[in-house]
Amino acid sequence: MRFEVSQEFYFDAAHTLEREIEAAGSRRIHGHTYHARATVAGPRDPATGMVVDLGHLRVQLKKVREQLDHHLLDEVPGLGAPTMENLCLFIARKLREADFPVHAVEVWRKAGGDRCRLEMTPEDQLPGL
Ligand SMILES: Nc1nc2c(c(=O)[nH]1)N=C([C@H](O)[C@H](O)COP(=O)(O)OP(=O)(O)OP(=O)(O)O)CN2
Ligand SMILES: [Zn+2]
Repeated sequence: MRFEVSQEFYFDAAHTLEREIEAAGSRRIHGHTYHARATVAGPRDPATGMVVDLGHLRVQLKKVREQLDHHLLDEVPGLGAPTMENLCLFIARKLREADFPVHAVEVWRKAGGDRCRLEMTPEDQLPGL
């Protein structure tokens, strides 16, 4: 049996982005409110009744949030081009490094209806920069 438990957070951040379309506006520094959801998956520990205590996940996600909230994403070490795809990877890597059995990370922006979801297995390498 495999359970999935997840937690959400949000952050406000600025960025620039090199694109072929809508290039001028994306090249100017602008901001977004990003929402993120991290999902961990695995069996339930019969002793605790939990896959992972959400309290531990909350502590780790707070650390990740501190690296993103009110930052210029272009300058965040290890993020690369500040896309939602790279934000998913960044968050997933931080959870892996802290030994969480991360299964999926989603990042979305409500204003424009944009969303990205990264799903991974424990065997998947998470590419760095
Ligand atoms: N595959 C991806 N495509 C795009 C991404 C991305 O992360 N992954 N990101 C962007 C930019 O962030 C761009 O700034 C978004 O622009 P746009 O869709 O024009 O939305 P707004 O600037 O109007 O932003 P609001 O969310 O409405 O405030 C583009 N493509
Ligand atoms: Zn943008």
